[in-house]
Amino acid sequence: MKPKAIIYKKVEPSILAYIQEVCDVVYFEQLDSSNLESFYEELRDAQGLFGSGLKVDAALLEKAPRLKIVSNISVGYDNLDVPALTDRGVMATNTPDVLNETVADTMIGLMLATARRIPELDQLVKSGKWTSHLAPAQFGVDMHHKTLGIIGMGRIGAAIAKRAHFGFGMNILYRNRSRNEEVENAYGATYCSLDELCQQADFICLMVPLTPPTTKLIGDREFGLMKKTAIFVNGSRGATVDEDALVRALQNGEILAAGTDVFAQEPVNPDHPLLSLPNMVTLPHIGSATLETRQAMARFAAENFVLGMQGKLPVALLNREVFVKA
Ligand SMILES: NC(=O)C1=CN([C@@H]2O[C@H](COP(=O)(O)OP(=O)(O)OC[C@H]3O[C@@H](n4cnc5c(N)ncnc54)[C@H](O)[C@@H]3O)[C@@H](O)[C@H]2O)C=CC1
Ligand SMILES: O=C(O)C(=O)CO
Repeated sequence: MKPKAIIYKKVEPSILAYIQEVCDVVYFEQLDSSNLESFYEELRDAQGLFGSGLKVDAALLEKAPRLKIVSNISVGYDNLDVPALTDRGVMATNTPDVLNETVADTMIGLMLATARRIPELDQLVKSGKWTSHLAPAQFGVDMHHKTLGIIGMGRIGAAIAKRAHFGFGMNILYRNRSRNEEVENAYGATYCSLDELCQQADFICLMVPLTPPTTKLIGDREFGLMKKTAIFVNGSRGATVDEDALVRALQNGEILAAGTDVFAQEPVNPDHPLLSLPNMVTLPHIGSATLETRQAMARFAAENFVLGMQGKLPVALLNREVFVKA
């Protein structure tokens, strides 16, 4: 008999078929209030859970006593309580690296869109209000040859640094949990404190994972340190920024403009105060959302999943130490 797996996200037929080769699959294209009870029912004897975004914590694990693996179709795994999974002997996997280039492209696009006011000026043209030459008050600011501060110089941060250095001739500052000599040598990046980065950078890009220490990492104090001409962009998770503080910083002219791909609550409430600010550019969490990259992520997550379901070590195993020892 094949082990039972739950897929709780819409996946391509080829991914479904690949997983079905080794598992009996219960397939929920999405989870909502209409099917949550039947999902919990199915969890009771499921051995694998495949999807993205579901909060998997000790309370959910209580409902899933036979679980062996949780495979996330994302690199960020702030939805997973890895210590709780580890305590229960459940493998946790994610999809690092395959999305680095795409997410870095998105962040460069977001910085340019914010600096050059692309969404606002697109609306000007489409609404028929482009009736004369633009006034200087409508001009953007340059990105090339400015100083970019990257907070979180990991896999994606480094891919952003590469583009900024070679494509835009930017000077790069960075803050990380530890120094990254590769980006210093390859892109001339300089390691500095968070405060120095906030004070000196023209563009600030946040690319950290969401953890207790990074929750509201950027708030009133940090916006207060930034240049009044600074452009701040967030590609990490919404909760790494104090959104109320961001609203205040934009309204009070503490920074020039901001862009974000992520919100503390997603999808964002249409009444959220950030959405009505003219100097705020927003995206609906599309950092990795290209056809090619989403396929690569789903494939990687499925490979991790199948290996785990077969009792083998998945490639991107977050709690590897436990299973290697065992
Ligand atoms: N907007 C989107 O669609 C996407 C968002 N993400 C987010 O980006 C995050 C980063 O992804 P990767 O680069 O693959 O992760 P990574 O683990 O390679 O890099 C994260 C870096 O942040 C640093 N860091 C952690 N805590 C820090 C702190 N308090 N201060 C400064 N630096 C700190 C780490 O040292 C590490 O180098 C993911 O965890 C996810 O939340 C990832 C992919 C797509
Ligand atoms: O992978 C992630 O962490 C995302 O946010 C979506 O790609």
